[in-house]
Amino acid sequence: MASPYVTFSREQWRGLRASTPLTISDEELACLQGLNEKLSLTEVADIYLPLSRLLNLHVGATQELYQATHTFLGNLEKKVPFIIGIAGSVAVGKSTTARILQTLLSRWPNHPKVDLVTTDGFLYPNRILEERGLMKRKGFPESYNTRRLVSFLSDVKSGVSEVAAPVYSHLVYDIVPDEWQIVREPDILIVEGLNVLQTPLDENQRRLTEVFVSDFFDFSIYVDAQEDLIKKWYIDRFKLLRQTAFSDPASYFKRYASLSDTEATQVATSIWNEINGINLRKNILPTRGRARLILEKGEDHMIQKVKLRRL
Ligand SMILES: Nc1ncnc2c1ncn2[C@@H]1O[C@H](COP(=O)(O)OP(=O)(O)O)[C@@H](O)[C@H]1O
Ligand SMILES: CC(C)(COP(=O)(O)O)[C@@H](O)C(=O)NCCC(=O)O
Repeated sequence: MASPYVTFSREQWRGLRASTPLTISDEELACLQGLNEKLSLTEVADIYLPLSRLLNLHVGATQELYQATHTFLGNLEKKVPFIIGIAGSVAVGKSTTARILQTLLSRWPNHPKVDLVTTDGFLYPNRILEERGLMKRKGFPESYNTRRLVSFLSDVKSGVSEVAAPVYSHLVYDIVPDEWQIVREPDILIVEGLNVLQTPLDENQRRLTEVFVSDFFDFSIYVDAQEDLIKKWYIDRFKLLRQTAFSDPASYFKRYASLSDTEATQVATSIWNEINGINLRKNILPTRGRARLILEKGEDHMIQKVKLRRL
């Protein structure tokens, strides 16, 4: 079967930077560096700037299509947000990618307001996960309230002026009761989470929802890497969290703060082997081919290939 994707090597993709009219100031670079001190600025210039241009062209074309439709219909409905989904394994770099794109996309004059929502807010609270025996299945399709996520996206895409998303705390390891992220008519909404390209089934093997999360996307990105690299990034992040989040007295994982390097590697390896690795192979990787664009990472999170689906 012929591939529906056009593949760009790193060099070819970098070459497309020439068609990106915006450059990036030192101040903005410093702001991006604040998102992730390990992020290479060459990577921003070579990979993420051309990507922001591609997305800008897509948003512009969609805005024009709206305009044309409304001229045809003779009414003036307000425009609705352009929605971008970002999928991929735990620890592959979805949140970092999402935050880079949020910053870069907000610099374009025709779409300055870019909001970001992560799907962890749509996990069931621990109370329900415990009842259902799913505490070791966080991130698996059945751990999410997918109907609620679909209804949230449906409201955003219908132009509802204020839509509330529930909030998850990695520190407390649970949904925060009575805390909401309010999405107020952004130009672009980025929805990031490992489940965003999934098409879950109910216990009778029927579609769980009439429409899927990805039906609301105008564009989708899958962040990809070999599992051995992702596993390493997961373990590295876990070790780093000992000095940061885990040492907070409010942390659900405060017992991990005092682990030695060897112990931390063992704990993170077993969480990977028992939860995140299984989820990647069973539920996440099979959705890769549904993405419009695939970012393929190698060592040190450097993008090696970009695959763009022909329309
Ligand atoms: N582009 C990047 N360059 C360098 N490090 C990165 C990059 N993207 C992610 N990382 C690092 O990899 C780890 C996982 O990234 P994160 O964005 O938290 O992943 P996810 O949201 O997929 O779980 C973090 O330690 C992060 O600092
Ligand atoms: C919260 C997550 C399920 C990811 O959520 P997402 O925003 O991708 O929906 C994941 O980061 C997680 O906590 N997994 C549980 C196993 C672990 O501690 O790695």
